[in-house]
Amino acid sequence: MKAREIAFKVLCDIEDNNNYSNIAINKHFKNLDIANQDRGLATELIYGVIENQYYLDYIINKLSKIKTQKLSTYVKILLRMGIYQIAFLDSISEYAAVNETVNLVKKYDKRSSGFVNAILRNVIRNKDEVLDINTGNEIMDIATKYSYSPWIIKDWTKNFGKEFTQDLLEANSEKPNLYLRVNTIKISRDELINRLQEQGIKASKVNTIEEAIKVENLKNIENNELFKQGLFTIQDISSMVVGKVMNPKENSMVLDVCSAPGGKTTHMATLMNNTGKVVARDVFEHKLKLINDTVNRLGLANVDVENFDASQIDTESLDKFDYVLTDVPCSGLGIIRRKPEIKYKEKADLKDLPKIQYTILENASKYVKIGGTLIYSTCTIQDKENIEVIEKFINEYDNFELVPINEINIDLDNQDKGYLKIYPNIHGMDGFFISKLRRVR
Ligand SMILES: C[S@@+](CC[C@H](N)C(=O)[O-])C[C@H]1O[C@@H](n2cnc3c(N)ncnc32)[C@H](O)[C@@H]1O
Repeated sequence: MKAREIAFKVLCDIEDNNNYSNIAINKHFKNLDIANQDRGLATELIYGVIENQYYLDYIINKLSKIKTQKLSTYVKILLRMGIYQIAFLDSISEYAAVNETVNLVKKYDKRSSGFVNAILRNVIRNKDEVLDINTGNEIMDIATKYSYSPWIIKDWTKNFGKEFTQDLLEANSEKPNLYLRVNTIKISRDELINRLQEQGIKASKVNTIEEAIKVENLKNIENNELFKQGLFTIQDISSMVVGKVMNPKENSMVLDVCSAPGGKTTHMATLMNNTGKVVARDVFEHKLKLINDTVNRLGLANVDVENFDASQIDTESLDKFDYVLTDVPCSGLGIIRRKPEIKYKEKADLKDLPKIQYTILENASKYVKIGGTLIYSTCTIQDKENIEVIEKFINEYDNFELVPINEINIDLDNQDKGYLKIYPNIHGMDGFFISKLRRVR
């Protein structure tokens, strides 16, 4: 199978099954024996089409009598792929873009080949006019250009202002850096950098976090010997900041109520130097394997993995833990660079989140010992899911106080107040919110 056909299959899987792109790519690419060049083009097509889906559909709807909602998945995906190549990929000739796409239509939906051919040729004939955006509405123009659900553009413009939103949209269109977290139980950062460089991988230190390494050309990670030996995990800097802010002492009791796939759990267990105990819970049984796999690969002996719903109270855990982490389910609007499909979430899908987040935080707070630390974090930049949840909690529970964050210098405006607001356009990291509280009585 060639690059375009692989991309087509992955995109159909994402469209029909609502899968995340990274999960679908891993699934389809796992046992695929293809040249690196084909792998590269397939990946480019998959991410390119997902990142520009609203815009590509806008063009299809300009040219087609049958609107995208009514088109079959096959035809819709192939049209998106064809137009994407014409509009964005200079390295591919327009002729190849049309012919290769039409060949795939002939294979998968023969009777639509004339229709797809006509639309793609129309794009080429009237390129400037067809690719131009003019919806007659400023918000819709921006939503189409950057491919977002319009409510997000409206919401950000209202909350952050036009200029900030523009910067954020540009930052979200950039390719994110790849970071590793060194397993300091097994190896030092300097030594791991040397070992990576011996493999021809570009690796450099990150100043903000002493166990972080930026890598540039690390491919096929799961088969990498150093990965298999448990010398590192993949984690973004913002996510590592959570562990640093928590800063758990050796031999303490830690509870992570929403822990899968285990990035922060294993970071905290490592910071504790394999002592004490981290109880790692998640509501989804099937996700516990992900945590266990990483714990075992890293050689951690201080993690207990449990299946538990954090929206329920666990009477056995009351007042038991020195540190509790609530890394709650959220809209994910801070990690669009990594999961572009988040741009298409509907407002209605997210409306119950603050309530769920508050319940999880409220329950988790009951497990903290007097003097213990409670961290609330999300990978979103929406105030409703972040500071507003914390403000409500502080108003309700006077036995908790926000604690100045001294472990790191990232958001000097707010860290004295006990929280960090991290944005891709300001800090060059995933968008996160991290708040630190202490139980005072
Ligand atoms: C943001 S992710 C956690 C990421 C994780 N802390 C890490 O660093 O790898 C949120 C997690 O909460 C879990 N979750 C959602 N609802 C939950 C609930 N009611 N109780 C416990 N876990 C829940 C999800 O399965 C998901 O794995």
